[in-house]
Amino acid sequence: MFLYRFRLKPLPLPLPFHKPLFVQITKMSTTSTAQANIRQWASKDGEFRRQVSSFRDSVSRDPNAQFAAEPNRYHLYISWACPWAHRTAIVRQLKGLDKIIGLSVVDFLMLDKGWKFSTSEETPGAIPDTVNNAQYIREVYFKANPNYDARFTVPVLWDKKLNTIVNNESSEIIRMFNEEFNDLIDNEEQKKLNYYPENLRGEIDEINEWIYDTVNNGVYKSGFATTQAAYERNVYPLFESLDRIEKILSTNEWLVGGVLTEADIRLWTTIVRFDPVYVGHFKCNLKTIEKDYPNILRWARQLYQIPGAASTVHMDHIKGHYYRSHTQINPTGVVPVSNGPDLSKPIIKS
Ligand SMILES: N[C@@H](CCC(=O)N[C@@H](CS)C(=O)NCC(=O)O)C(=O)O
Repeated sequence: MFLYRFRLKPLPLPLPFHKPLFVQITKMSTTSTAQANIRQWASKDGEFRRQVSSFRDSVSRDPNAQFAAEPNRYHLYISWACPWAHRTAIVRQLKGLDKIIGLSVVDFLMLDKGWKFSTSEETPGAIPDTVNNAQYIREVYFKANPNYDARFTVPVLWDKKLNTIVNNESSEIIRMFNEEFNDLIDNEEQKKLNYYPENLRGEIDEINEWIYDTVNNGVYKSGFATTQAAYERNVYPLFESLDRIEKILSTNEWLVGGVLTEADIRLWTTIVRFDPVYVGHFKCNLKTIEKDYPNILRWARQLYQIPGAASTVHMDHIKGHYYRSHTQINPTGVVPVSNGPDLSKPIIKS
């Protein structure tokens, strides 16, 4: 099937690639590259490689900036299931930005057309798209760039004024939320919260790097591997890193500088999913958080029990997504019963 769509010729410069130079009309298949491969995770060699995010602009506290921080100008699209989107949801919540940045939450089921919007009656916890009235997240991407031909991922930060995507990279969205909206936050405590303090930036960047590669993405590289070699290449380094983190947390309350930073937040969304999903579904089963990592467990409870954090954990979406969307890994769609360790339990310091 074919349809006619405005096809934008991108600038020769890589960024920001969504700003068109001129417009031409072309005939194109409804099955674009991204669409055809939407549920194929591993490359031909059996390795999963995460794509680089495309929209990389930034909201700024400078009132004259293209994307100036303004109340109710920006809208965040997330999935409660996704660990990357979860980072943005928790920082939005802890900084009190829920009052000035709107939220849409996709259905946890991600099938051939990608992330879909549902009503809260259809799927409790889902929040439809009242900004663009999209049925699928792909429509939001095409509205920002009709020529978009990459994966339709969450999170997405949308600008209601310029009608475009500002950014779809979680690590950058959380930095914007951390700093750029501070002038609009009334609550003094929340305004002061700083998860990327200047004096700890070097240490945070360093720990983020190996945790991203071997843990946050390590679980995916293990779970989406389609060869034994690719799986083993990734699963051992994952547990080496968890052992290293356990050691750090045996003498430190938080990962860096004795305070809660973005390094903790970025790791935490993976740890919350570890026992209930990654141990079984992604075959990351050398150890579990509950039985083998008492300090990581204590730390996970510590963050969960910060007011506002627990409201961002939706285990029905998390388990429902992985076990029912990845049908090549779990063809029956049966969802295991355990939610992992109870993070609301009192903290035991070992
Ligand atoms: N680098 C991105 C990754 C986001 C990402 O991969 N999100 C996944 C959900 S966990 C997604 O939307 N995948 C849909 C797809 O790849 O088609 C970020 O950190 O924001």
